Amino acid sequence: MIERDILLEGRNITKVFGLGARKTIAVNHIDFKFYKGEIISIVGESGSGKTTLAKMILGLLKLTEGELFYQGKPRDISTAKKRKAYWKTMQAIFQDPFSSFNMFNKVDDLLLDCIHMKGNKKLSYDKKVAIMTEACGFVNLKFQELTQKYPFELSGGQMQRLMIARIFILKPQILVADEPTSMIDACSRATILDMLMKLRDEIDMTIVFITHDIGLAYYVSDSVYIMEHGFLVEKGSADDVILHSQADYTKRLINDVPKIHEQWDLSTV
Ligand SMILES: Nc1ncnc2c1ncn2[C@@H]1O[C@H](COP(=O)(O)OP(=O)(O)OP(=O)(O)O)[C@@H](O)[C@H]1O
Repeated sequence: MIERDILLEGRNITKVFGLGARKTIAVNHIDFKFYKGEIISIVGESGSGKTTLAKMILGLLKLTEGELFYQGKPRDISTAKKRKAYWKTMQAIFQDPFSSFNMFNKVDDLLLDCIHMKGNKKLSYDKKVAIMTEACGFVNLKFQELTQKYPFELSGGQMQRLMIARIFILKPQILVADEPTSMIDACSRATILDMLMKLRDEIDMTIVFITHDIGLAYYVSDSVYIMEHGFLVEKGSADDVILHSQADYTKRLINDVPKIHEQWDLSTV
């Protein structure tokens, strides 16, 4: 087996909201190791603590307890400068692609922003167009058809693709994707997931994929973490967790996946 570097490690990660009777332990003493270039799914039902964990990873929420290590060192986001440096290495995509964009910026500006964030502001406009065209091509969009359009003139699926084109330009170390395909049909969903996997192969990015869909997690992940009421109830390789589950909760999530073929199995009739 190839030895991989640990990119992000969490020890005893805990988040408590509220006090007294209103206290919620959203994430309860969780340990994890995310490796470079790995796709990790965090799976659980609504309210299990997935988004809270993602927000702590992104540095958007303070930890109540525990410590995060980034590239082998304690993660330090104690000053605005350090936070900015950390955020430069990561990107997030959320459920609703329309909420992630400024609707008054044209598609060109959304992509140009990424080129500038990468420190390429001084490139000629032709070179910038070449980068934007390549990024759109990666997600099967035609830059020439999108140029000068506003986000609200695009379909939901085109917006999801545009988000991935932006990540193609930004090339972050970590991508946190919180149910990124919830708004699209099954066919486009498979395409988007395939693009994310291709992007991982291309730039060796670590992807943390947040989902309630264990079938999807099996399709995309190297490792799977199962959360229930803030606890981590099972973790391991996708095959181990899903094909040889130990926790009752994981077994229940798997049993809840609709099995279309069962409806048509007439052999037992
Ligand atoms: N800002 C907050 N203040 C108080 N409680 C919160 C806050 N954010 C989340 N919670 C609580 O923490 C628990 C975990 O919420 P979280 O959003 O992390 O779950 P989730 O697994 O992402 O759910 P979903 O799949 O519905 O997005 C829930 O009980 C939720 O009500």
